[in-house]
Amino acid sequence: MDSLASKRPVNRLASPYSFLATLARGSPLDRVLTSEVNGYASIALIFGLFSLFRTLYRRGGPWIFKYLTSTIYLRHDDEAFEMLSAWINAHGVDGLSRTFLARVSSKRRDKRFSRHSVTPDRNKEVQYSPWEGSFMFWYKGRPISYRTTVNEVDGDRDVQVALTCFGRSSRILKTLLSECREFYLAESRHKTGIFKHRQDMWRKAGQKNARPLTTVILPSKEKDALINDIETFLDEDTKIWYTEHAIPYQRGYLLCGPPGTGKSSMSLSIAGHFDMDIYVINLTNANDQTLEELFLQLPDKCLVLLEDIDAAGLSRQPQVTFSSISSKMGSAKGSSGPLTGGVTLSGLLNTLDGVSSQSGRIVVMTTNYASDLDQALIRPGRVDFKVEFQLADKDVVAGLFRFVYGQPTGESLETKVDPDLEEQVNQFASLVPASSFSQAEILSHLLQWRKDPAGAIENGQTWVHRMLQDKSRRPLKTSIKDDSLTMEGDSDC
Ligand SMILES: Nc1ncnc2c1ncn2[C@@H]1O[C@H](COP(=O)(O)OP(=O)(O)OP(=O)(O)O)[C@@H](O)[C@H]1O
Repeated sequence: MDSLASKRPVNRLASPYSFLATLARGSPLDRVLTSEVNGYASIALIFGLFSLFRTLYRRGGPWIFKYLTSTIYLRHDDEAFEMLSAWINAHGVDGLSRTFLARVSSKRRDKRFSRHSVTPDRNKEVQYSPWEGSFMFWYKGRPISYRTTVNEVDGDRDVQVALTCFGRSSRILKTLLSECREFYLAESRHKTGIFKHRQDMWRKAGQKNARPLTTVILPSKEKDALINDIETFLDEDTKIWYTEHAIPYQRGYLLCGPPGTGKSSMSLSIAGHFDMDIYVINLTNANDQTLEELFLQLPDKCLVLLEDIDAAGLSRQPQVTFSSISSKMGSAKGSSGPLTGGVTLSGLLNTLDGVSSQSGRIVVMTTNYASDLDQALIRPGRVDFKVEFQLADKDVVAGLFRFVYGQPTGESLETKVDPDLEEQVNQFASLVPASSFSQAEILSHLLQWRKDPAGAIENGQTWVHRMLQDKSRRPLKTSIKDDSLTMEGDSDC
């Protein structure tokens, strides 16, 4: 065809179609453009063919998609999407996308998207992920289409990703998703996923490195008893026993004590130690229906955390809330209205006792004021094990000092016993009056002298004096239920 074109005396760039012909040299289009047919007729022919294909595609496209392809949809706020994104980014397939969502690095995506970093350090790193639009990639020799769709329903954005392959079987897509899951789980090993909820949907809010139990300093008697209890509960034999005896396989724990004594830290540590994710329920942002729905969606082995349960304002009567009004008016369950204070005590008790709660889950409630809790909530069966977190005694002060200045041994963070350090440990422990300070307060002082244990001791006396003065000036806090006056920091477990 090149030879044919070369025989023509016309200057290709001079005619109306010559520019196209130059671009298309050697292609079938070139054959049409360079034929002896009138040039304008050739262009008309091309547009005609183009319109024909377009019409066929418009008419037949949906049919082709419906009958000759398979699609799997993933919700953007579901963990399956996280799995897919992790895989896509790790395999560099996102390079094929031409539309990206840019965002400043959040802690939860620490290692991901790092190839796209535009800032030299890792502070406020800008990260990109495939966004509205579509791209194709190859997986095991098959083309897969990745399509993002955004629907606005009543002001809420519903973002979905569709994975499509040719053929009526979706097996290749399922294989891909199963590979994404394995990749994601391997990446999350030794990490504790933290899930929070929006309305009745769980979303992964982040993940933290598993916190070793040795980093939570507690009297060993209480700590060992708690860990042994959970270990026994999670044992396979226990599970079989519960099943055989038709007893709901769940266990409730109440961690009570003054602020900053390690209740949340212990919950995180337990989850890390037993390889569970944490599902945090905010009772002030749910109602009875959403709470039940959230429990139904929990995985088999997990730690459900109900923090500051005394402050959740649980009432025995259903409260009139925006959500309850809107549900009476016929709006869908989990409506988009605020759900403030919608959980009733009976709603919580029903959910904790519900048929759904049979699957090896640990429910941890934390409170500063256990005596404010309704007895029905903490009766055995709902709370099976109670741990009282106390302000630091001499042993705990010593443990905190060792924790900050000791040499961690390997990954366990277990500290080596060093005779010189032990002398300083005793000096510091003798400065701090027992049961006066929370672990958080003591750590805050030690961290100020993180590289200088002698400085922490030297300035310890002044620090203790100042803290005691501060505490004596603080107002007394009234316990809600029993009218007893309790100092902020006191425990009434
Ligand atoms: N027993 C402890 N061992 C080690 N660190 C602790 C301990 N208690 C508290 N901390 C440190 O103090 C900070 C606050 O602790 P944490 O949130 O676990 O306390 P809390 O008892 O849950 O407090 P609150 O009742 O206010 O929720 C954290 O940074 C934690 O690392």
